[in-house]
Amino acid sequence: MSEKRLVIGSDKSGFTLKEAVKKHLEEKGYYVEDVGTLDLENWFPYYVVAPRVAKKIQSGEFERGILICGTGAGMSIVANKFKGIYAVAVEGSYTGKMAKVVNNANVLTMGGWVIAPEQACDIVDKWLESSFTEGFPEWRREFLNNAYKEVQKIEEENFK
Ligand SMILES: O=C(CO)[C@H](O)[C@H](O)COP(=O)(O)O
Repeated sequence: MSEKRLVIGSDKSGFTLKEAVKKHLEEKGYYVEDVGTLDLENWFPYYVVAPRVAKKIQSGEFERGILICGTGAGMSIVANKFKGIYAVAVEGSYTGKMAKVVNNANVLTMGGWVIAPEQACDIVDKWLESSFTEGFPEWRREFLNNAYKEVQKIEEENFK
């Protein structure tokens, strides 16, 4: 990854896991901007937090973001409503890596009800350490680059 900075957010069900992931990343030297929930007394639902992260990526302020709710699903659904956001809900390290290598995901979502902190930190590490198309032969790299462009065309048609 080119920059050691990212934006993170959670609702109340993702709060504890978000805190663990944030601490892990800060210990690794990342600048992590937290757009909430910042404390459990003043929580925000997933449909409020996901747009905050999506907009910070759309604006170019951050290249990547992490969103954590109870299951990872609601955050993914809402983030993917924003043009240029490719959010994948992930529960394992292999899928975390492949979300970047295959799909060029710029947002990773996870579930605080689903994943233990140690596993979540490993998922995040694998995703951050990976790059789009890495490790594949040329024919598949070409396929994936083309697939990404095709997805962008679908966005152009459907995001008015
Ligand atoms: O998993 C979720 C959305 O996909 C939410 O975390 C779940 O609906 C619970 O919401 P809250 O934390 O606000 O009680």
